[in-house]
Amino acid sequence: MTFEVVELMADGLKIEPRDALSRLLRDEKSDSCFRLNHYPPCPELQALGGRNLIGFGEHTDPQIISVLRSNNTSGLQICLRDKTWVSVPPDQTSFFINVGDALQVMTNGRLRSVRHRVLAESMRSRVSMIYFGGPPLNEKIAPLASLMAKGEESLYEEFTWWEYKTSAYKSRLGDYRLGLFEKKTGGAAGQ
Ligand SMILES: O=C(O)CCC(=O)C(=O)O
Ligand SMILES: [Fe+2]
Repeated sequence: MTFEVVELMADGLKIEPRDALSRLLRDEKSDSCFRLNHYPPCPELQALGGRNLIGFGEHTDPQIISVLRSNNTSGLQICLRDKTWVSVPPDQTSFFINVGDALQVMTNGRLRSVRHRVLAESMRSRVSMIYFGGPPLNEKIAPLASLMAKGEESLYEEFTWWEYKTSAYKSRLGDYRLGLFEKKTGGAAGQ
């Protein structure tokens, strides 16, 4: 299913060949992983009088794509450009698809890896499972030639997935990790 999603994205962006992204996830060396998160109910929240309690701190996912499925408990929020947080309605029958940092670079900023976080809930426990689709470690992460306009330059220095991953693990969860790889000239990719 994830492969089809990235192929449809490739179609939308007129990326050729259309498996330019999916082949990285299908590769037997693809650095993909699966995570199960459990957020127990937090009855102490009521005593905080409407204040937020963070279950999973704000961050962007580093890989190409994340596919999330949760139970029917809310908590997930995404950050809009104006820095306001918006709740993603929980739906145990849907998948929530997230663009990762690597896809932001491969699309030269056309798709953005959105910041997200999870707030604790007072009464119900939240369970989420996420497939993170990552490329092979030695793969060079750079804008795909087929979607670049004539004369368009990459907003990012070239790096391998291994280099990005190593750098991301050294940083803090909430850091803007792509910043280290943005070209300092030629306009800012920004957050
Ligand atoms: O548990 C969730 O809903 C989101 C977790 C998350 O963002 C992550 O594991 O990267
Ligand atoms: Fe995440």
